[in-house]
Amino acid sequence: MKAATTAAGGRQMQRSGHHHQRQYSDQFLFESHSSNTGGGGGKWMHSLPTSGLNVPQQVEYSRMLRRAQRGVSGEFLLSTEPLTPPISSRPSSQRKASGDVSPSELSPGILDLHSFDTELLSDIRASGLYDSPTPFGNARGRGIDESEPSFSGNNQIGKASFIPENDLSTSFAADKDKLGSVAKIKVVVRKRPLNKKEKAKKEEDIITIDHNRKFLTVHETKLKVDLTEYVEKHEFVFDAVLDEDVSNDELYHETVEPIVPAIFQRTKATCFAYGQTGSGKTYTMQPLPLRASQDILRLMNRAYRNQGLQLFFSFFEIYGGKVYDLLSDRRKLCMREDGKQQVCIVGLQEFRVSNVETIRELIEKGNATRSTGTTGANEESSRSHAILQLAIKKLVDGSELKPARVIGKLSFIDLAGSERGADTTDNDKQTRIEGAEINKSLLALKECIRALDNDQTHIPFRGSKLTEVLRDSFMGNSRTVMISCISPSSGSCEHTLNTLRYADRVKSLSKGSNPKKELSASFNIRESTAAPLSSVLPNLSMPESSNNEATYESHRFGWTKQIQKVPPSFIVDPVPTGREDGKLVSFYSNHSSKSRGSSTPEEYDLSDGAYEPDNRSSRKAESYPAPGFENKTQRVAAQARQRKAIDVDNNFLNPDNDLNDLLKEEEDLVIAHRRQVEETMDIIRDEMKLLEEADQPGNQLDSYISRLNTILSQKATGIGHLQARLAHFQKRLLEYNVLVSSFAP
Ligand SMILES: Nc1ncnc2c1ncn2[C@@H]1O[C@H](COP(=O)(O)OP(=O)(O)OP(=O)(O)O)[C@@H](O)[C@H]1O
Repeated sequence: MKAATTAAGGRQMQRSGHHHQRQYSDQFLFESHSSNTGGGGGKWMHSLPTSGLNVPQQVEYSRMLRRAQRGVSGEFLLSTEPLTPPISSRPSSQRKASGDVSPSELSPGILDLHSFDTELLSDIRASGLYDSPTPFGNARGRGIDESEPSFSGNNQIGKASFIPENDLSTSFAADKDKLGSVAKIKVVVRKRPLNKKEKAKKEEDIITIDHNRKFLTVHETKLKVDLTEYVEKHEFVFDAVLDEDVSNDELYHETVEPIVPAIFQRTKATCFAYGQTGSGKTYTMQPLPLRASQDILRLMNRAYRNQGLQLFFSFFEIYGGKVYDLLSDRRKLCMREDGKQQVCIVGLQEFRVSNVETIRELIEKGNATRSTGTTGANEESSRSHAILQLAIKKLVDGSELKPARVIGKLSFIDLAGSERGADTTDNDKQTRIEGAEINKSLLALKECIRALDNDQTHIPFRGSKLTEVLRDSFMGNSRTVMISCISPSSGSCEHTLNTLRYADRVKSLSKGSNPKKELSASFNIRESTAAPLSSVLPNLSMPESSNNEATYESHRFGWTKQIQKVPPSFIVDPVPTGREDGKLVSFYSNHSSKSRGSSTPEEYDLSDGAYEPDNRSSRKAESYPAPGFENKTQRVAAQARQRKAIDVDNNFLNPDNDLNDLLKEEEDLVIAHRRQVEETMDIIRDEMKLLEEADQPGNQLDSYISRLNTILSQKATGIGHLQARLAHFQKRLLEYNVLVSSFAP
């Protein structure tokens, strides 16, 4: 047995079979607040009552019961899952005093990830939910006020003090309006401090963050062909960028706190952490559910008091493509999709909770059960995707006899760390298999994001269990917060760039939901630049008539690529202040005075300093002066020429990057292609099953067949897009080969 304790959490790890199980000291949940600057520090937890489990209402799925309740038709559940355990086998705390168990306690232990359209929300109303600057009043930083009537099983359900109809609708509309101002997808980046190992290896901190917490720069050290070092700057803009000194409390205020009220408004909210192994995902995610629970309970007990709401807690992990219940001794669960493409986790235990202490205990229990292992970058690496869900439900007609309906849900997903193949050479076979599985699911997630980004009709959510679960995070009335965790060390540069590009991609999904955000999202500079941000910023305010397509064009493989409209007219040294003394050599400054007059790729002098961004800039400045266009046609034509040259420039002038990009894209395309075909087969198989089921007298086979046809034609379109991109890719590869041959002696 191997055990290790980390500095941050006092977490202990034990090897058990092929996976470890985490154990957490009580401290870990407090510890994250020890650096709290937001008032109350770590006290808020200590003020909680120390009662034990508060009658957790364990509910399990019963297919029989569900079928009886909902009728068989339309169901597409293939489960042979265990039925609800006999009452006698359950702890006494779960039984009613009388010994009777109401049917509602046997509510389907099924996580219906899409059951949001079932509840009329006109009676869910919070007075002044958004009225105060903080929806949680002055209670932040304290425990739940126990003087408030707590929510329990037989409270005032059905006797809710409803507000008069007209008042209610106005208020609901206002709340909805305010909810609309919360970004649909928020992307926050968090940088962790250098750890001991990195310091010992004398690795440098290569991330700088702008004081306004929006801009982030990665300073990548690269080698020229003559082996001289230079620094390439990669600048990014996100909704928020949190530096290493930002506490978990501040992180909570920035990320989850704004979306908590949304889950009372029929919204699915998801917060997930993404990043390379050891970048701080678990550290970041662990404190959040508890803080959120506190706020949810407070809202339930105050703003939504007497509305008959209940809070349910579940916690499961996806390990090796399989789903395990972390609150039920890692019992294996099945995920099923019903006829309405609603994803359900069959047999998942849900606990009804009414105080933070219970939730804390459940979180600890789940975390201790989670699979962990050791990777090159993290001794105690999460080898699974952990999903913790807080669901708000409401009893139907105030009756305990009917299963409660989901009003809203908040999911926390701690994704397993991404690893490059090159990082896994030290790992044992099991760890490598885990790594491959993790990477596969993260790739599937990327494919979904790519598909959403391209507005494809079919989103390949079925690519992995993870994407099936995340499906509702991206669809319909949802709010998503992605926290990208990055390591600051020079040794992790490639990983960090990958994470940031991934985050940028997710960010672009929020386009349309908020025009302001769109602007900032489009503005990310993914490639190195010799121009300071300020020299590019004014371009963003150019009027629409200046032809947006000329500014942003679709990258050759679907990425939106920013093109600078007006070439920077001056050269800056991209090496950050204070770095000149170190081993980072200012490459650009050596060449800043050079300028070439060539305007076509053929004329580029590739013999000397061919990778110099400054030369590029000055060349562009000479070739395509921004002012002086006589009319719109000329301007557009010139911009198109400029775009073409810059694109060629970007693509050609850094062959190493280009080759890597091309190879990555090729790999992605091939995998995507194969997956498309597999998915088509899956869909056809599913549909055939449906057809078999439907092939009963009286059923309408025609509608099934027409649905099948629609899906097939959507698939054909998807594959058509892929082929077009593949052709484009091949053209690029040809161009690249031409460039490579020009280097040949
Ligand atoms: N912001 C931070 N401040 C201080 N320490 C941190 C921070 N983020 C992470 N750490 C520390 O870095 C180590 C790795 O963090 P963590 O386990 O959260 O990484 P991870 O991304 O979840 O890794 P994996 O994907 O392998 O599970 C831990 O010891 C953690 O305490």
